[in-house]
Amino acid sequence: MSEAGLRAHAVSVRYGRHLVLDRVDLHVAPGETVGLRGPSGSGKSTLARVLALLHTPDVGRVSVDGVPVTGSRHRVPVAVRTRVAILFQSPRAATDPRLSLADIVAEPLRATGVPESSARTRARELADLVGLTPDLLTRRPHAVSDGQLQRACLARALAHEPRYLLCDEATAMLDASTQAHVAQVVGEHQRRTGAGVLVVSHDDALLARLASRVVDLAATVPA
Ligand SMILES: Nc1ncnc2c1ncn2[C@@H]1O[C@H](COP(=O)(O)OP(=O)(O)OP(=O)(O)O)[C@@H](O)[C@H]1O
Repeated sequence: MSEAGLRAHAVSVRYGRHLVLDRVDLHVAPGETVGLRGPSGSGKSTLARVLALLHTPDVGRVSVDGVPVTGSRHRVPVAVRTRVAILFQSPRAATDPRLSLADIVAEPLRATGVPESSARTRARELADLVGLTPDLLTRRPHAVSDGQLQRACLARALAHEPRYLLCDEATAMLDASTQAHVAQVVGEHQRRTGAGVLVVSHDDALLARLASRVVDLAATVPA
């Protein structure tokens, strides 16, 4: 296989007896923005986590630029897993409250063995890219706003220049100006690197504005 793109192949996920995804296919090509919508509970976040290589599907698989993935998280080779990043709805649930914003941004760099001085320099560059001022970088999550913390999560997501960026309701909790800024930074990353983007949202107007096509996930009935 040599086909470019992030792809779910006939993915099924079950939580206990509840079949949440039933042989779902999804493809995000480099450079394109795909929307993902569906009723609450239809499995959008589950599919995003599967595509982000955070959750191993029960059936089916994910491939990244033609490379089939086995397992999830740290079982996936660094060169494959750093191609995909995800931005969640709640930055508080997605960050360690004990870390400073600088350390949150540098986390994926340190986790992949980037030397400390380079990680710090790169973290400052990423913070600047998302509009976080140096004084905010020494603070911990409790001392910043949701919007500022989401900017740190975006900087963290961009740390490895992902080929695919998954945004799971990533701006739903933000005020309009932070929402616009996050969308702008994601758009610039996409134009600069040719990354593919998946936008999970309930907001049809947002999807119409950002996505070149929208995939509907059907409601699943607990089985
Ligand atoms: N870790 C888990 N354990 C058990 N059930 C789960 C788990 N995660 C999600 N579910 C269930 O799986 C179903 C799909 O959840 P998911 O969050 O993927 O849907 P969603 O489409 O993103 O929903 P929403 O639009 O409300 O965010 C829901 O019924 C949810 O309760």
